[in-house]
Amino acid sequence: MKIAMIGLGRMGGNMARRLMEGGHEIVAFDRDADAVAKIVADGAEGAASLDEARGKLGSPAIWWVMLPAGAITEQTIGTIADAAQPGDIVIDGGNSFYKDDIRRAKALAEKQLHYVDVGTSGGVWGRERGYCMMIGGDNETIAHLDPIFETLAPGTGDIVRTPGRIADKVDQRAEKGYIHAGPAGSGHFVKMIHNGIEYGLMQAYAEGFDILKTKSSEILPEDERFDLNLTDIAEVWRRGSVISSWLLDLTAIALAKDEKLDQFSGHVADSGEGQWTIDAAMEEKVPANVLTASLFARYRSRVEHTYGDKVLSAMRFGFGGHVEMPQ
Ligand SMILES: O=C(CO)[C@H](O)[C@H](O)COP(=O)(O)O
Repeated sequence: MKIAMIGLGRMGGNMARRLMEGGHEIVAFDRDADAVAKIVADGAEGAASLDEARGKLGSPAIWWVMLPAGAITEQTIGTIADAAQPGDIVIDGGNSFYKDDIRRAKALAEKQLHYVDVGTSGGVWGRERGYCMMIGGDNETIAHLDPIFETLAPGTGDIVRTPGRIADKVDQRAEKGYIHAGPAGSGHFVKMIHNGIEYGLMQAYAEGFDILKTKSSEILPEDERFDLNLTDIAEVWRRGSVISSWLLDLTAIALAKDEKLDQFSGHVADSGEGQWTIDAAMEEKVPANVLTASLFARYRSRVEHTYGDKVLSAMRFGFGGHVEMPQ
């Protein structure tokens, strides 16, 4: 299929390249002309404007917007809506707030445009490993886009079928790494909760490693102090333990490089999903003790830094290439 990739940053650039490797054609647009030139060298067609991009696409055109959530995404989708033709499909693959999707889907439907929201997980590793996708939109449009999702997704790989799932009775797409969650907004809603959980898991590892590290502290009686090797502890937990996970793998990588994590200030940023998850919990009156505490721990990290904050930053750098603001 032919797809316009709008936004060629850490996510969009890699996704476009994975799509090309999977046999799709890419029309690439970014405000950064160098980013466009680089992907053109890799086989994409470049476009200097969204109007020019439309001229290089078939019908219906497929527009995949891969930009930071907020004003830039909003403005770009508005410009695409002006350049698009009836029947075109606009996909927001970033981390947008799901209520914005619901609003945009209605506004675009008035122009006979289809809107699809794709919560995309996989970070900077996705080009190689594939992207887990949580998709919202109408059935017909999602079915039309299936070859794109199939190429971006990790595929079944060597993960064995979950006991209890019966092959011909379940939606096979989930086992390939993508789901059609429901109508517009539902994809980003599921991704938002994924990120809320991510905060909680990360905080649990961060606090655990901080307690391990501080076991050598002089505030403890001398015969109760242990000088523990955190790098080896992370490593051993990766192998057969109950708490093995990709976030632990990323922690182990960071510790193996520098156990002191001097690269990180301990200031931990957030992109909004954690807060939105708590907002949803409040609206639904669902207790979310751990997720709330982990969000507040990030806020606290901006006024005083612990070693645990550095562990969080190390994981964010590992999965998303996020570089923290220096203090
Ligand atoms: O979606 C992601 C990972 O799943 C992104 O890397 C996101 O930026 C992580 O959230 P935050 O920036 O708030 O830590």
